[in-house]
Amino acid sequence: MIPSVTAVILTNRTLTGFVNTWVFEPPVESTQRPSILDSRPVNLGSRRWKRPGQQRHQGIPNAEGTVGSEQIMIMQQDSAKSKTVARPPASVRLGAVSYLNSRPLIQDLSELLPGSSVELDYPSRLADSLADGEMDVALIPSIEYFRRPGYEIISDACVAARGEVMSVKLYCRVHPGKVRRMALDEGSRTSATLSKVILAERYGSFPESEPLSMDSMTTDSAADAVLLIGDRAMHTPQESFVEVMDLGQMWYDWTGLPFVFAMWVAHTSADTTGVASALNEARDRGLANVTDIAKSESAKLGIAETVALNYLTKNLHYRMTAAERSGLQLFHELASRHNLVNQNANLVFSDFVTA
Ligand SMILES: C=C(O[C@@H]1C=C(C(=O)O)C=C[C@H]1O)C(=O)O
Repeated sequence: MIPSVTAVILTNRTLTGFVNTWVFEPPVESTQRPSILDSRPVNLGSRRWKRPGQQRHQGIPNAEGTVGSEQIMIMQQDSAKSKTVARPPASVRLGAVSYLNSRPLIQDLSELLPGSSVELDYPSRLADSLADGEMDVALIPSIEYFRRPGYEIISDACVAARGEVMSVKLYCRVHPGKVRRMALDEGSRTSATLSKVILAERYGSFPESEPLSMDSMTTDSAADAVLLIGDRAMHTPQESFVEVMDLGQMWYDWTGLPFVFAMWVAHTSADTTGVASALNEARDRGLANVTDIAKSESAKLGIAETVALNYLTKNLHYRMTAAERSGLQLFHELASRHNLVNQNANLVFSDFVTA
């Protein structure tokens, strides 16, 4: 049953609305507040990314039973349910990203959700496992939320950036406007889509793409541009490039909004009672313990401890506020424009407290 709608927090779906509706203070030093309104998008004409055999997405019906993409809604469980003490189901199958960036989100999770399992994997595999029903809750690439109906975001814990992200890079061997072939990290779904959106919107490029396997480096591909995400994108590459684009920075400079790379998602039909509070608690404990995480994980990854600490505390943000939601919604709009995602999808949040 679709729970009752308690608040509609955003009704303006124009780009102007997205940028103007939410105001936040970015932690990144910036002399000029950029805005998508200032940008000069390339005239796309009739050119758009095409997804072969695209199915029209039915979207998630709102409380009135209609489908649309105009609103972000906060959904609430029915009052009888919300009065009961949130006790997690006996066993929940969780999946989280195996990169450094998700460590603060999974602190003490097995203690917080006794009897549950937490599997670590690449983001794209987590998306497939959740879709196939092999997991109940997973930290999936944000774009995957919009590719399937019947999902809800169950926690405001997420992986987001408000400027430079450091671990999502498009290595260009030619000027971005001349990229004809692009190799995409097979672990990625969101950044793969973001690369296409940015190349199309900002540079008028619509390259063909090829997969880059998860154990490959840039030197393993001869493509004009190579996308790497996660831990391996944090290392200095072996070769020099015409341009190395940090996609978090690029997005922020362009839109003035944060970018959400991953979030905790479950099937609306799944029993996730109590899981959201455990996920939020895990995130809070992880952030309180971030110095220790940076120390132990940096040694494993072969990066400096200060780099890891800065990455976890300055580059990344772990809470989905209204600004992150606006960034997410705008990303959905732009990806839809290029047929990279289902067009009619609402953002549905379960009843977690919103920042
Ligand atoms: C910031 C990152 O975010 C990741 C990027 C993802 C993607 O591109 O699909 C998915 C999950 C996130 O963990 C990263 O891995 O470097």
